[in-house]
Amino acid sequence: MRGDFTLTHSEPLITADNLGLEIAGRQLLQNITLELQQGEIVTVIGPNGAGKTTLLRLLLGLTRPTSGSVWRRTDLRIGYMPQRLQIDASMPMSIKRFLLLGQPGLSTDAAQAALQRVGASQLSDANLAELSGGEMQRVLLARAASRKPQLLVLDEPTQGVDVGGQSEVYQLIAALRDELGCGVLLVSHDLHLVMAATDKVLCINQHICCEGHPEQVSRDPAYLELFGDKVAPYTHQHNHAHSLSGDVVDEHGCNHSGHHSHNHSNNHPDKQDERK
Ligand SMILES: Nc1ncnc2c1ncn2[C@@H]1O[C@H](COP(=O)(O)OP(=O)(O)OP(=O)(O)O)[C@@H](O)[C@H]1O
Repeated sequence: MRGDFTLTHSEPLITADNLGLEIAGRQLLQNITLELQQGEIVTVIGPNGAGKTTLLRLLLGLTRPTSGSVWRRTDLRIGYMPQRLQIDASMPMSIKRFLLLGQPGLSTDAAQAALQRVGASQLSDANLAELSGGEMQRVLLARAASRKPQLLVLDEPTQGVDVGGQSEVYQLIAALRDELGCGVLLVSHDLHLVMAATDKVLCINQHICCEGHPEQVSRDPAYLELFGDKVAPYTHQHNHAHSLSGDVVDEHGCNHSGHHSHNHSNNHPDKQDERK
């Protein structure tokens, strides 16, 4: 454990040292060493059952490791967005009540502001059990961000979000990172989107298969073995934005539909032959 030194701003928010978890003789995770800095977006990728959610739980202190150690900054304020939420449909609960639940000190105004920030203020009085998949993800993100966390932990934040809305969610996460100055740890399956929106990628399958900057990871043989060469860093810019309903909004703020031009500046290493 490293809890005995003086705090400075350059210290990581979380450090994991040779973390491992064995349950009933099965090694779910082993030798996971990582650091997450303030202002950094770290994305954990890996196939189903690789141990991604288990890793988040270890880092959050919800599960105790059987080897290695986790160190978190003292009094680290964490906003956690779980992969899924069990909702009892027979227990109606408004979104604003859900945001305040279990968050002592959070004012109604702050809850409403968080909803507004993720473009979901109109859902304030809606019933939690009746949200669509995409609406639910926004509400969970609002809840995670509502206490202005120093670390946002997001487990598959675009689950249930349609393809068009997914990149919008990642843009929102990056904007929240900038506004809050927080670190972000996220688990994702949206490889092509996430590769463009992250500072560091950790590719795991029980252990760390490879890690580093997205471009670096996408060329790593371990990554290619897991995911093939279908996905690669993909960075591009549009000369327009989309509203939450998906309409194109130009730089003057007008909505228009139909034809629109893109101004792509792509980096497609998968189209280059250097991996062959
Ligand atoms: N408490 C537990 N006891 C026993 N096995 C567990 C426990 N928690 C998780 N596992 C097992 O550990 C493995 C990793 O699970 P985990 O949910 O972390 O994977 P994941 O990478 O998040 O998967 P997915 O992409 O499908 O969400 C799975 O095989 C799961 O069954």
